[in-house]
Amino acid sequence: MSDSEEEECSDRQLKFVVLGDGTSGKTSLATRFAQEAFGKQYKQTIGLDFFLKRITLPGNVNVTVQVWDIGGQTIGGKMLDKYVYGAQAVLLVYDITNQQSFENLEDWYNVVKKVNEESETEPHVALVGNKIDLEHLRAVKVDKHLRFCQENHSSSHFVSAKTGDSVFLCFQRIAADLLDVKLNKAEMEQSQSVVKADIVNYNQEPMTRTINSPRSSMCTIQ
Ligand SMILES: Nc1nc2c(ncn2[C@@H]2O[C@H](COP(=O)(O)OP(=O)(O)OP(=O)(O)O)[C@@H](O)[C@H]2O)c(=O)[nH]1
Repeated sequence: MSDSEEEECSDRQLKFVVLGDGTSGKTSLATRFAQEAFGKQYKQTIGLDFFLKRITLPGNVNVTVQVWDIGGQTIGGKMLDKYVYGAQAVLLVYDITNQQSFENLEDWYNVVKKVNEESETEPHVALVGNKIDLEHLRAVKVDKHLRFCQENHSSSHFVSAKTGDSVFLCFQRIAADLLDVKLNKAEMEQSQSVVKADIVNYNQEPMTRTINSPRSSMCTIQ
């Protein structure tokens, strides 16, 4: 097989960095996307977690998405610039029930801007409002969210890592945009699948099961 043929067959790799305050749901989002799982228990990310997921975009375009899930406490730390460096996409995640998590995105975004100051290509910036299953507790107005997107030329996403609502669509839309793949309406609707919440039986062992998908993997760097 020639080099160019080999290149065509091999997957495109995209680096997605997920930023935002602690407890906004970054790990949950990454886990929902890469492993189709959700854990109710909060476990703080120290440093970063790393996930890989292979997806196929329309036209049989295979993409391996690297998801760099950055701990909320890394803001102001020495390593953050290094984690953000070279990202093709940055997901700025906030919790729609937590006003402060939205306000603080400015600090996260400033890090992204600083890292890319000298770079020729800008990453795709996506604003992600998480926890839409808690719409009744919404503290951040949709208008504010949309204004941020307009002012910063970012794409706009509302998701629930808990139910799975629009999570795959969010990652798929960003990857498609980066690779210039057009998604039609049917493809967008298809990936909107809502995953029903678990029924928990408290008499049984807590659910610590890991779903081992052959198409995804994860490791933790501390
Ligand atoms: N209701 C609801 N809860 C969520 C959702 N996403 C995450 N959570 C919960 O919010 C808490 C924090 O979620 P994490 O994914 O650990 O948050 P994080 O942003 O990774 O936090 P750090 O590791 O501190 O940066 C956990 O208890 C999750 O179960 C969601 O979509 N809906």
